[in-house]
Amino acid sequence: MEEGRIIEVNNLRVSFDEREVLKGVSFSVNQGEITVILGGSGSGKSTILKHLLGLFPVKSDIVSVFGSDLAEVDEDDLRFYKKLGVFYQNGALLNSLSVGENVALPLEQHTNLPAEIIEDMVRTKLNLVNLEDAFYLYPSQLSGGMLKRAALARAIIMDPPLLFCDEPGAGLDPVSLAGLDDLILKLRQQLGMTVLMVTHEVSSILRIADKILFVDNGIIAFDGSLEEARKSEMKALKDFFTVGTGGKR
Ligand SMILES: Nc1ncnc2c1ncn2[C@@H]1O[C@H](COP(=O)(O)OP(=O)(O)OP(=O)(O)O)[C@@H](O)[C@H]1O
Repeated sequence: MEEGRIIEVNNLRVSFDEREVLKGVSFSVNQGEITVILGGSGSGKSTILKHLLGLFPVKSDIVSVFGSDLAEVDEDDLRFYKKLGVFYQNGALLNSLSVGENVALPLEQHTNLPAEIIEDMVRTKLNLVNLEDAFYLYPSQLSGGMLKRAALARAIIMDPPLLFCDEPGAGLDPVSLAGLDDLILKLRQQLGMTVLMVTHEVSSILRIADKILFVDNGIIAFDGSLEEARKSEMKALKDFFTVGTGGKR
């Protein structure tokens, strides 16, 4: 594995009910970069993420994360999975727990840290996502944008060096969306996180993406920098940016 590469995917093929959804997907993700996976509905973006997270079995030599072949990683290998943060669009918090308790949950489940240390860590993360006053509030008392930020705090409570996001901004108004983008940029800058994100939000992509992977017809049809993606003449990709920006690329 080349230095600085956090993820390497080599010819990943996936079929569901004999329908081939991924027909040989290959790409890599570099340390400290924000990589966005783009593609039409049903093109297989979430399927790629799920295979990187070990939610489906993969054969040897196909997916490597932090230099480990995922086929060889035990599903209960906490030392490995602790390095992966996951932030889903429906990453709902538990309504019966306060925000502080929700964010503390992974620490309580996976560590033996004393309660005061856990509270300190939770407050630090709530601070980072600008929710320092929400510690005792319940999810039903938060706005959509605040809920997302609380879910983000929970996703990063174990300080994962790699964060997966599946449509994190879905359903947010443009101002809250921009706020979430700023936060993701801050996490990269302050914690050096590497981010792999699926999103349809062109405004977000223009603000935060370093690299674009465009999934089409079961393969990575485009792999390049944001600048290259914006200039690309590939019709499907061009349409994506043109429609998403109301005609201006
Ligand atoms: N567990 C599964 N069993 C059967 N089919 C599945 C399963 N997961 C995904 N699929 C199918 O695989 C294809 C890709 O799905 P996937 O969710 O990866 O697409 P996507 O690009 O993330 O779509 P969207 O943008 O709409 O969320 C779809 O046709 C979907 O129906």
